[in-house]
Amino acid sequence: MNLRVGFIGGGNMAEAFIGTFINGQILLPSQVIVSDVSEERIRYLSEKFGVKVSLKNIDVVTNCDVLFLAVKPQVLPSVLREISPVVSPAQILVSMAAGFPIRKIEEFVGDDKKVVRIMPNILVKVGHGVTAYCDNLRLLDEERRTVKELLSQTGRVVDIDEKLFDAVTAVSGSSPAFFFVLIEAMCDGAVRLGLPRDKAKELVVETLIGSSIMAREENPSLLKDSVTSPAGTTIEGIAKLEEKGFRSSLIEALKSSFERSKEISKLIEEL
Ligand SMILES: NC(=O)C1=CN([C@@H]2O[C@H](COP(=O)(O)OP(=O)(O)OC[C@H]3O[C@@H](n4cnc5c(N)ncnc54)[C@H](O)[C@@H]3O)[C@@H](O)[C@H]2O)C=CC1
Ligand SMILES: O=C(O)[C@@H]1CCC=N1
Repeated sequence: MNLRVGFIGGGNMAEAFIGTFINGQILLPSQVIVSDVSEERIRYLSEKFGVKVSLKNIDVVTNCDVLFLAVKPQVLPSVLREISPVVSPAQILVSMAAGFPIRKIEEFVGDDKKVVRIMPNILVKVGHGVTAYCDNLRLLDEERRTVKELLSQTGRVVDIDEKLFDAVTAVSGSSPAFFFVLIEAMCDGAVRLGLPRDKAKELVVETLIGSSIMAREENPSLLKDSVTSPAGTTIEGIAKLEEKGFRSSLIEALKSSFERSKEISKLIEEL
């Protein structure tokens, strides 16, 4: 793609996006510039991907068409304050900060600027991410298409009303961590039953991948029924999951992540 792409913040998410863009040959290293306050991070990203790096956020802003804001929400206000004098109305700002509304970004940089809000997840690192998308309607159709095309190189892009972003943050932003905990716990369970850890991991992960592929097309309740033989082994496991509150734990976990996202939004609103 014929774009210059910048990242302010070179942490986990920036690395996930940059890796997919460079390794997938969507962008050349010379098309990407990253800034971070950590010298160690920018040295690492420069060595790993050959991208341009700087300790100065302004260098990124003045050298890109699409600017990803990839710092923590608590850091974003000071970054926006710093860059607002040099942000141009021609540039597209893409914020991935949890709980940080578009309107608040506009307060810092001006409502004439093109602002996109996304909620991706760490799975963009392997090209299987899912990214919720909304923008402030300042983008031309062609620009919107370009940003979505870029994002879709990292997985799916789903249009979501900004009102639902706190929910999305829980459902797909945070949830990879829940699945990683699930995998870890199932591996422990398998080791307890005598399986070597490497075999346990292979069996658990492949089962989860296959289950996800089936659930993409079919109703998960019916799929569960299809595994559950009368008086068989599966129903015993499911009964134990119910006894231990597995289902309600997951429902409550999503609610807690959602509430925290709302709490962050409230703190940001009060700035
Ligand atoms: N980690 C995840 O799975 C997801 C994170 N997000 C959002 O993405 C954003 C980034 O998250 P992570 O990459 O996980 O965080 P991170 O902590 O790994 O990366 C943030 C980077 O920003 C740098 N930084 C701090 N202050 C700075 C400043 N003033 N100027 C430039 N760089 C500065 C830090 O040194 C760090 O390398 C957050 O807003 C988070 O809400 C969204 C979806 C998923
Ligand atoms: O934990 C967090 O705040 C970020 C947002 C979604 C995933 N990680």
